Amino acid sequence: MRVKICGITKLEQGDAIAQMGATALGFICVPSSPRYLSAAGISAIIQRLSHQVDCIGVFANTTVAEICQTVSATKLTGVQLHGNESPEFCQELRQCLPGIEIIKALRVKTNECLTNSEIYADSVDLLLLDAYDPTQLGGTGKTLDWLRLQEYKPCLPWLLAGGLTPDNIMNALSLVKPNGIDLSSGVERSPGDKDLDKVAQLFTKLQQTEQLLLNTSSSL
Ligand SMILES: O=C(O)c1ccccc1N[C@@H]1O[C@H](COP(=O)(O)O)[C@@H](O)[C@H]1O
Repeated sequence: MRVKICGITKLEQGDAIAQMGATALGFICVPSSPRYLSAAGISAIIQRLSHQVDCIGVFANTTVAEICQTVSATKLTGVQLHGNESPEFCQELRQCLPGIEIIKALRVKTNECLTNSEIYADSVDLLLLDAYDPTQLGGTGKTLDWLRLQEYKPCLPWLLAGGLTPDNIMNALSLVKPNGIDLSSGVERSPGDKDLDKVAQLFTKLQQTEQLLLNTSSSL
């Protein structure tokens, strides 16, 4: 399972999190976020990481030019679009950034958002489902209704996000089966300052969940 830890602002924390087993680190490129990091800051971290890991830049409602500029100034391997980007925008971005993974985040307000996710089938590589908040774009700590997500038939691989923590991850993964998970505020002391003890707890819980699933399937 892919595990993305988002909102990295410090090299030593990113490095430690990659060493613990995260498959991706997320960097917030949205200036209004308390987790915002400039392209120079992101580049300084990525260049010094001692572990191979996907590095995803999170953008919202900005231009293709701005995203391409940030990607070329850093060594980002992927781009997460967390605003109201259309499939046409994603398609244009994809053409400008060959080889870069494009993730479309959907802030789920209604069931319609889930059925509408099909419109991105040909324009992105991965979907990410986050909880909707009327005032904040992301990093809200709000959870989705996981029971409602059991009905979700995705057109692409997808990541579950929104308020995940070491305490609720087992419950979430017992109800839904995403291709990966994405956590930010649930593993931090304050915005942008990751709590390595909480990240370690998360990986322990993920191992327990995997073991539980193996035991359940072998007893069937
Ligand atoms: O984290 C932010 O500050 C942020 C700002 C703007 C867009 C997205 C942002 N974060 C994304 O929010 C989700 C869920 O976060 P949480 O676990 O509920 O705190 C995650 O995908 C982040 O990439």
